[in-house]
Amino acid sequence: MEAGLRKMMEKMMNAEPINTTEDRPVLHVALRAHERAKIIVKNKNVVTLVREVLEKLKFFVTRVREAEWHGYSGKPIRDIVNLGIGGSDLGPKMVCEALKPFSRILNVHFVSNVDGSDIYETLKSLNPETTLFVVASKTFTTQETMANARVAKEWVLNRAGFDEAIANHFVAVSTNVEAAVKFGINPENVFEFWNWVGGRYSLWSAIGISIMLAVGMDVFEELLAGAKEMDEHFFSSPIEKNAPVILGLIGIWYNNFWKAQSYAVLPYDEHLRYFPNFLQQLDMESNGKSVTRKGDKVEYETAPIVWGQVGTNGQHAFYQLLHQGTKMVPVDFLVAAESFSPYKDMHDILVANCFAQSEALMRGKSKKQVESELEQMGLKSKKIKKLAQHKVFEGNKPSTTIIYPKLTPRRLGSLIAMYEHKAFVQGVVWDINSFDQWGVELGKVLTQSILNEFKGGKTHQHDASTMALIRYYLKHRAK
Ligand SMILES: O=P(O)(O)OC[C@H]1O[C@H](O)[C@H](O)[C@@H](O)[C@@H]1O
Repeated sequence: MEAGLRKMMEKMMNAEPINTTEDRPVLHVALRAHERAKIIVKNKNVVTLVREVLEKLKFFVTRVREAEWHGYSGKPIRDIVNLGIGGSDLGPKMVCEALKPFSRILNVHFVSNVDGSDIYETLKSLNPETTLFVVASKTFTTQETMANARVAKEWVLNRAGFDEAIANHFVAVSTNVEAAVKFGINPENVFEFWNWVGGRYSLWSAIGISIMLAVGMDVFEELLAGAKEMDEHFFSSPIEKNAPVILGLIGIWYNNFWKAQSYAVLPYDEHLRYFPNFLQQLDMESNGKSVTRKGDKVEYETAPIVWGQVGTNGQHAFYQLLHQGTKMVPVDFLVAAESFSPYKDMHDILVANCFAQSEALMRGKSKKQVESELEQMGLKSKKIKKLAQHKVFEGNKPSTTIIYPKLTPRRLGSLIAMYEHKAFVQGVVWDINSFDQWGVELGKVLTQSILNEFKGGKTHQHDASTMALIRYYLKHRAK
């Protein structure tokens, strides 16, 4: 293809630094590659490194799940709290929810926000003696995660009364082992991954530890196997039969040729309730760029705004706009032929709703149809004239329905990998670097300087509006 997709795929697999602004290869595929596969980075086969960490994780996860790992007072662990944000939260949280039918033994919680209410409300119902914290951070410098980790550490220490208790209650996942150890975590309990794994592509690495703890290693391996199947399909299928390529091109068609500003992901699958949130980071952080790989300003649209929520809930909230609003919103529907719930009749209702929506979007309802319906209802012609136009559905609104037999761990792995590769395909066609995220940096820097001012530090030059906000806050914050 003209955009050089095959060439970029080869570059990815050859571990070339396709994340050029950070000079890093992009190798999330290595995390689920066959154990005998070879992907060489700096003279090392990274697949071997991946397997070594997986073995270490297996040992740890099994000990916790089989109650051989004890809290400081000798009690087994009951609750896991994942402290992480962005890629260190969204993927694991989405998968844990999706694999709830396979989840046993431990309760897994996620705390991400630097709003103290998040951790406060989570800890309320937990017992420090039986709670294990996973500090998940690629960089181990992320403000939100570090703030939550400090609170959690104090919470455990306050109850335990001795520093060594930390070793029983904290593990870390990071590429920055040094920082994790400095935080006080036993080096044996730091699980490594590497800077060739992007945060939003990292659920397959040790960042997936909360998934492993929730469902066990066998189920996690199934998830990896599903992703590997999709990788094989993506790298070997012809373009016209290649699911991620087709999805990517459909997206480009609506985004660039029909000028759709957003794109909705609507899973008719309660287990995928966090899938839209996960895809927001995957697509918008990967492809929300406005310069080409070479650094020139792009002259076309890149990533759309991704949004959505589960059906049928969304039907009663925003579908009005999908059907009759002025914006064209292409949709992905996701639906399982078989549910995990025992309520078969309800599943029929759910699926009927899903199919009905795509049909309604496509076919719409003409004014003529509306008028004849109103006539049959016995309405007077004056009333029909008044009402008809409001009941018209334009139709011809695009959607893609992805239907699968049942959301097994393997299928979930394939589904996620399919969307990962879709983002890659779109990034290649748009000629942008899908693997950096410089756009999140400015806010982080400004936060630091404002925070210093809150602490009485030097005042910086801000715009008038920011100055007024700072003054208001300092006057009204809790003393
Ligand atoms: O895993 P961490 O290093 O803590 O990073 C967490 C997240 O924060 C950053 O600001 C990035 O925008 C994300 O890509 C990343 O996933």
